[in-house]
Amino acid sequence: MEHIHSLLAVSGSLLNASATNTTLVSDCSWPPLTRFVLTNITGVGVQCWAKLALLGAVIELCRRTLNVLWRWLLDLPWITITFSEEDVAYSWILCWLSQHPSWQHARTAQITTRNYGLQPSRTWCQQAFGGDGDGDQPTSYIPSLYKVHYLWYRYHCIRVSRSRSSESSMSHPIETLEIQILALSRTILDTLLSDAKKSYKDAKASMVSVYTANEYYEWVFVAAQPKRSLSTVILDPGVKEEVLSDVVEFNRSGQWYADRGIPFRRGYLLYGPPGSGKTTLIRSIAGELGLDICIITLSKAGLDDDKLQSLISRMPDKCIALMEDIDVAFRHERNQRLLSGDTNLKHGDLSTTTSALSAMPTSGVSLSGLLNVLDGVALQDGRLLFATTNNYGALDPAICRPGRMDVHIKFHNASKYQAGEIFKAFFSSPSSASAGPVEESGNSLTTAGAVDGDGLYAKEVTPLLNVESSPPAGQEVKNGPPIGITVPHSVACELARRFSEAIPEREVSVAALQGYLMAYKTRPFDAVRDAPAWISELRGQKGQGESPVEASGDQGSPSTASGVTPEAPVARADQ
Ligand SMILES: Nc1ncnc2c1ncn2[C@@H]1O[C@H](COP(=O)(O)OP(=O)(O)OP(=O)(O)O)[C@@H](O)[C@H]1O
Repeated sequence: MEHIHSLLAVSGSLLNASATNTTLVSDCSWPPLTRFVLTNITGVGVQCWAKLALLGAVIELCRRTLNVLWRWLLDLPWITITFSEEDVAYSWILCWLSQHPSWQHARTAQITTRNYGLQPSRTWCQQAFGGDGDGDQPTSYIPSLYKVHYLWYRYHCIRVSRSRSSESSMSHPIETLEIQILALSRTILDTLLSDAKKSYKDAKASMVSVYTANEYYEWVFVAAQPKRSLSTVILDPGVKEEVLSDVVEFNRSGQWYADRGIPFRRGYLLYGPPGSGKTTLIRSIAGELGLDICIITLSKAGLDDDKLQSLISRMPDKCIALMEDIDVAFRHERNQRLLSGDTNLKHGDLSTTTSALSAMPTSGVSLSGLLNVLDGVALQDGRLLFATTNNYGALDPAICRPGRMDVHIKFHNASKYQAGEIFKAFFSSPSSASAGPVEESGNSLTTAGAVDGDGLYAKEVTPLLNVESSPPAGQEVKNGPPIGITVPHSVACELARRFSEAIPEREVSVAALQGYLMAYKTRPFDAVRDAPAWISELRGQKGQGESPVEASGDQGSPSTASGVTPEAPVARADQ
């Protein structure tokens, strides 16, 4: 309308000018050349131009109005809704779309290996192609970019279009998905949304989503990992149960914290040698509580205090914040303070020389920046924060104090108990806890090796072998030999006892035991027989009497300031 007004104003002034034309031109005070120009530009020609311009403007106005009206009429029966990639609802709808059967007939679609939290078997293409099952990347179909797709949903036509904003130096391109439903009532939209949410939740029921920060310091989904049952985490009796009950209790204490004005957040510090199960425990607690995991890498290039604060404050809901190897980011800072004779640092040794300091990677995050984060300044209420370290002694006491790291959990190399339990986890068949029928299995339980070896097991364990061995429950033997075998519970217990006798207390990590047993997946007897030789080999590698695995790293005694007892595997810093 503004255009039309200005056009009318211009043409009006031109017409006025032409009305006064005679007066202007006949004014003899003008020089001859000026009078000539005035005569030509204010003559009848201008009037015609003005009329033409007016007509053109009116026609353009009508055309545009009709166009808008037509589009409005076309869009009238469509309910339109837009999803942005930055929102979790985007994953719901893409997950739902990837399961829609219409893709079986689609002639244009995009294939993605990103599963949007789906279990691979849930996508129709996997069903159609017989699933992968061989470790291939799961794939699913989603709408192609910049194409319009039509599909049917509960007797309604749905129009789907996916687009991506252009990339700028400040932000990365963001995808949006527009869904239009041909319907008069909005009810169908609500149904669609709840269906999409439900299918996403169902698909995710057995998965833990993992998020990390991208180069723009935004949280991005990187993987959906299958939940790991807490029963598969082998720790000394009572440890994992105690941690889980602490987390559960915290989750329902919101009001208690609010009443006392205490920041509603809780920090857990898991420390101990590599491969002792720290990350594994966090992952299974996340699965147990239906939480996702946001991994914060403090040594990430470009990360500084502000970006860390902003990342922490924008963590997705229902997420555990996980800071792995929390000591690494500050090793440089700490060593410099030690070299400069800072007496506040009481525990831990200087881990490098002055010359090596300059070569160490530095973090843009300062200790005070991290302490602010741990204090919960930017943390949303109810946030669980887990940190892990192999080098407890290297941590600044300020990090470990109650209110920042409330619970300290010490991990060790494997005990004899853990060695026995991991053996059972590999080979025990829960279904055959009671003895099964007397029958020699196809792969002979690899008893040939055991019996033919040195005859040790032939005498002592053979009576236990009057039972059938089988692949682990639920594991189908498709092609070739089984991936692993299980033996009846009673046999497994006896072998586990012998295995644990061969494993020295606290010398080998659980991860190392797992690696050893992996090589004997189908040979439990050989695993027991060869264990002493394996241990001496490891000892030989590191020198007689020395730990065969990496030094535990927690040589520094735990901070007395935090009140942590070194012997207690789980210690609350706030007690
Ligand atoms: N206590 C345990 N129970 C069951 N599995 C374990 C245990 N400890 C280690 N593992 C196995 O060892 C592997 C490594 O474990 P994990 O990553 O949890 O160790 P970590 O203590 O976090 O090591 P790091 O300090 O190097 O990160 C995993 O595959 C896990 O299955």
